[in-house]
Amino acid sequence: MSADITPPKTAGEPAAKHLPDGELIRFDRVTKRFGKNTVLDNLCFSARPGKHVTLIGPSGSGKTTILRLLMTLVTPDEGTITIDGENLYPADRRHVREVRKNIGMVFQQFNLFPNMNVLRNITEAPVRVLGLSRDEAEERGRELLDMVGLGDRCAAKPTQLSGGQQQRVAIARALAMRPRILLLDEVTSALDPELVAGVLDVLRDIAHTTDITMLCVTHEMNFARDISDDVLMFDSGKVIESGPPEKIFTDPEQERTREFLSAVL
Ligand SMILES: Nc1ncnc2c1ncn2[C@@H]1O[C@H](COP(=O)(O)OP(=O)(O)OP(=O)(O)O)[C@@H](O)[C@H]1O
Repeated sequence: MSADITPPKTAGEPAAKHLPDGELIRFDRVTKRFGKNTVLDNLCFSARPGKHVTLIGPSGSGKTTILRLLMTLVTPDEGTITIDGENLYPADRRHVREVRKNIGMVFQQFNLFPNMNVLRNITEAPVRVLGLSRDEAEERGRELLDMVGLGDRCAAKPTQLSGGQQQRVAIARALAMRPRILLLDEVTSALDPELVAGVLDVLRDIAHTTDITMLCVTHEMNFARDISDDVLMFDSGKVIESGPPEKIFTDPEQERTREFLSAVL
């Protein structure tokens, strides 16, 4: 199993740099509150390199907050989050940018730059942040656009594309930064139903042909079944059950998981 919910034996001690069992992402007793609302409660889980972990659970159970913590968009109140053994929230914040470079995210809304064409949307960050030459970035950008089926739309502006096409550009843009970890937050929720399959096919392809580690929040249970190595079921800020998709989707142990799946499947 690539994700587990067992508290680490060394809780309280700083994480070792290169953990023997090769964990890439680790949440160690992480608590996050918004005011009096405890959104994540002493959360522990980990994911190994190259694995695909899907987070499921009712609305408001804290799934998106986990991705936002990894993006350093919000900060934990307690506990430690490490990427390949490196603390994502060290006292010295200068180091965080390096750790964060490992992580790309695709959001529900595509958030493309409306005034830039598709290729420029993809090349801007690699040039500015990774220091690639414009030519290198464009070559890689074209390859990625081919991969998401939009190799002929380099010059289009985002508004000239369908929502599904825009989301595929957003996926290519995240990959252009060569992240080791890809976070996917309900990436098909804002799409018209007929556009969902094209985006999920692209993600299936990435899951099956690359070694990128994925953490995915989705309500698309068939997709989750296809790509996941592990599924974590959340309720009220805790993982109440985890396991491979064939177990969680067909024979869950918890009544709450059964209830949730019968409502969404
Ligand atoms: N910035 C914020 N300020 C205050 N409360 C917040 C903030 N972000 C999230 N919350 C609250 O935290 C709780 C968990 O939200 P989160 O978005 O992580 O849940 P979720 O499981 O992803 O839900 P959904 O499936 O509906 O997206 C919710 O009660 C939400 O209202």
